[in-house]
Amino acid sequence: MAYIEPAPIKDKENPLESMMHRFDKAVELLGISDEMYHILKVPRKQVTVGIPVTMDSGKIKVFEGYRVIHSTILGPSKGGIRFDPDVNIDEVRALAAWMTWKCAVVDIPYGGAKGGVACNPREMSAGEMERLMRGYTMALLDVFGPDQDIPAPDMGTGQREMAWLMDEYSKAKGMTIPAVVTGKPLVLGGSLGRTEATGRGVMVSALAGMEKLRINPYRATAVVQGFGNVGSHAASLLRERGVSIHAISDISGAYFNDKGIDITAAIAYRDQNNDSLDGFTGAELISGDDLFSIPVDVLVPAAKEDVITRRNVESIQAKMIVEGANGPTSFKADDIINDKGIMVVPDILANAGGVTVSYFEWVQNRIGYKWTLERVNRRTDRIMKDAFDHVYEVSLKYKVSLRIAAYIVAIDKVSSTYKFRGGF
Ligand SMILES: NC(=O)C1=CN([C@@H]2O[C@H](COP(=O)(O)OP(=O)(O)OC[C@H]3O[C@@H](n4cnc5c(N)ncnc54)[C@H](O)[C@@H]3O)[C@@H](O)[C@H]2O)C=CC1
Ligand SMILES: O=C(O)CCC(=O)C(=O)O
Repeated sequence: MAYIEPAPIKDKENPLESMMHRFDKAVELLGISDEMYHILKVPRKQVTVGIPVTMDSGKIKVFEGYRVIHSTILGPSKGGIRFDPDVNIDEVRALAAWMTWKCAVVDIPYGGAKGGVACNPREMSAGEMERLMRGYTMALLDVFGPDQDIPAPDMGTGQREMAWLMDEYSKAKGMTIPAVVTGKPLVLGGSLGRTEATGRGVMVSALAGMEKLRINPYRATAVVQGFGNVGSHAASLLRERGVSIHAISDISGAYFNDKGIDITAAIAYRDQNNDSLDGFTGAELISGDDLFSIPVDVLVPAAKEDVITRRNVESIQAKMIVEGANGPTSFKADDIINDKGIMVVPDILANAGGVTVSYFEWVQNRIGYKWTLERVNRRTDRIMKDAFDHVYEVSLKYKVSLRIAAYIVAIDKVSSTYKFRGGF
């Protein structure tokens, strides 16, 4: 089978390289065959599309978009759509594979996919965003489907974009098909609890980790990088459980207060300030880099990949890192983190609350019924806690970090499914 290795980008972290490094380590410990290794490594489908969009200026701009289906062995592929200037095919491939491993870790019947468009939502009007999202949907009409490939929000997209996708897809198919996408507004068949679900899963994982390290949440401190969907809900829910949040950050900078930041005030400020913390006065402005070296119990990176690298890892003083973002830690920092005795609750476990509630949304759409928030939250908490406990046990059995244990759990599940299904 021909497979093109990711081109190493000189002096730049590459999330695909990080994903493969951990994958290789877990595979070696599990001892799977060479054939299975290649089956799991190569994405099933990889699509690049050009999307012409009429901008408000009247000029037409062509955006490049991607959808990578890493695996469909456990069920339809699932994964968000990212709108960000840095989106590239290697990033989307890594994110798609992480979706496969994540769904397997929390034991939900989905494969993994991810999509992305290289664009800058901060510089686009609502009309431009809508035309782009509708164009992306039409370009991928044959890829998406409620039994095929089910997108969801990721960085730079949210309920609004999922509503456009659902509408465009439904119109093209001549009927309303809510289950083609999750993370929709409630009125279009969205699930209660989806918006805050990823942050909720981060909170549950953080508390589970604190219990193992005997950290009392009411005496604990945390910093959160990224104050979008994941970061702001994680901060708010951790605060509700007693944790004092000493710093938060977004693209505008980092905000520090050693008495604890008023998270409700920060969210209200961001919501009234064009989604930005710029000018937030409840804290001292510090550099984004300094946020990582604040001595706290828990560090939650919830922005983007490769923010913890060999360059800054030595300065980290947190006892735990709970990865709200996908791939925030470069593999080159893994050994130093382990030597420092820092517990890392890895992305494919810690941020799986989002896809878990997406699965609940899809189930509700398919049975035409709405669950209460209490039911959604109770089931999410149980799935997250069970997944944490399982990964923790495997880490003790194999004497490895939680990250490698999570890969072992996932790869074991996906490879045994392949073996049972056979038919190669
Ligand atoms: N939305 C979801 O349900 C899920 C998201 N994730 C991951 O969580 C991460 C964040 O996603 P969302 O919260 O949905 O995105 P978002 O677009 O809602 O928020 C991103 C936040 O990160 C900030 N940010 C961007 N670059 C930054 C930088 N260099 N330094 C500090 N802050 C920076 C932005 O200003 C914004 O506050 C991504 O890695 C995403 O893949 C993972 C699982 C599910
Ligand atoms: O909710 C989903 O289906 C996927 C969310 C996502 O993209 C992720 O977990 O990284």
